[in-house]
Amino acid sequence: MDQQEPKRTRRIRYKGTHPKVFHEKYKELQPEQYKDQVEKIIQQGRTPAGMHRSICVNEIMDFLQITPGQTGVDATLGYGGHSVEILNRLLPGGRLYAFDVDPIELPKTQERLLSLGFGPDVLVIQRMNFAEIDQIVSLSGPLNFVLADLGVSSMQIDNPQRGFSFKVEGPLDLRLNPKSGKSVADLLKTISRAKLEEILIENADEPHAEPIAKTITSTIAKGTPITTTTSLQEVIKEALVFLPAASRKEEIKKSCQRCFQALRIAVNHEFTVLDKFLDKLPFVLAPGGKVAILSFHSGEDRRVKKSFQHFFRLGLYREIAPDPIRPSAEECNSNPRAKSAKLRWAIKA
Ligand SMILES: C[S@@+](CC[C@H](N)C(=O)[O-])C[C@H]1O[C@@H](n2cnc3c(N)ncnc32)[C@H](O)[C@@H]1O
Repeated sequence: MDQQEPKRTRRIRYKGTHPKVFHEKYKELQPEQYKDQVEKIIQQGRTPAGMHRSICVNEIMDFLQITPGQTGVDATLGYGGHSVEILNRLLPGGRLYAFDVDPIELPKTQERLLSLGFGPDVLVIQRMNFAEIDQIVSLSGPLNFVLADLGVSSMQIDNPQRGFSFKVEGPLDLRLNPKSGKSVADLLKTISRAKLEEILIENADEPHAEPIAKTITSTIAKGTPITTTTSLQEVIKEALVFLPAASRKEEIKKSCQRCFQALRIAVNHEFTVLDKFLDKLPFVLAPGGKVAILSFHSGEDRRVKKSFQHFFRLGLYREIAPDPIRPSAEECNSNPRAKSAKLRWAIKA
């Protein structure tokens, strides 16, 4: 046998006709090789594993009106879908700076974009928090545009090892950068009942914050650790046994969604970093420079709206979105993850 020949690996087998578990979805995880299957999944209104479908692309591009030679920032690179649209418009001559905090997905996106021909001469990728956007200006100069598509990507949600979804078993992590800070499991180990209740209310308006915080903290105090997504889901279920049987299942699902979101926001300090980013924006944009922010949570949208209004009153923005732009019904049908999106924009004076 030729020593150089790569070792053949056996195809992953799954029960039935469709793979259900993330690591079995090997076709979706190799979209270049299995283009047709991936296209079929998108047509069914689903997002293939390991991929993210960019939201409000047309609305964002219509507003930004990017032209060749411009310089801007994609503050949340993710899968790079928005970045590719931007790059196709700013070349020749322009340059895009793109950030993400995720050390797991960022190298994959970087490699994919490089294979599409976007090298460091036109696309400068930095693993950094957008709260530090001002640091890039010494390199880039004043920016013609900034885009931020807040929250998490489908790749992060779908990977059970990241712990973002209560629907699949995985470690209770939920950090965008698992190499830094505290996981949710670690946060829960030492948190007080009052603090936990505050997080659930402040970050996600959880109506059952009191019984949930009480059950979580007493479970841990009794010596039962909560270290996996499904163990947290079980504890939330236990906390809500008092709900009427007819609506309990649906209420538990909504509470799980809100609690996971609240805890994710907490461990990633999402509101704090968004506030820092918003405060810096008017000072990194060139005159006439544009910013577009896509948010998926009322707490985020409120912050974006307040900041835009504040700097508009101060005369630093010459125009701001009167109302948020929503994705079309067609987009929401084809990609249910778009449903909660709100797009706001501002133009530097
Ligand atoms: C919704 S996804 C972006 C998807 C992207 N627009 C696309 O088209 O593929 C959000 C991304 O922002 C990143 N992110 C969230 N907060 C961040 C922050 N404070 N600084 C930098 N990146 C952040 C997440 O890790 C995630 O990859």
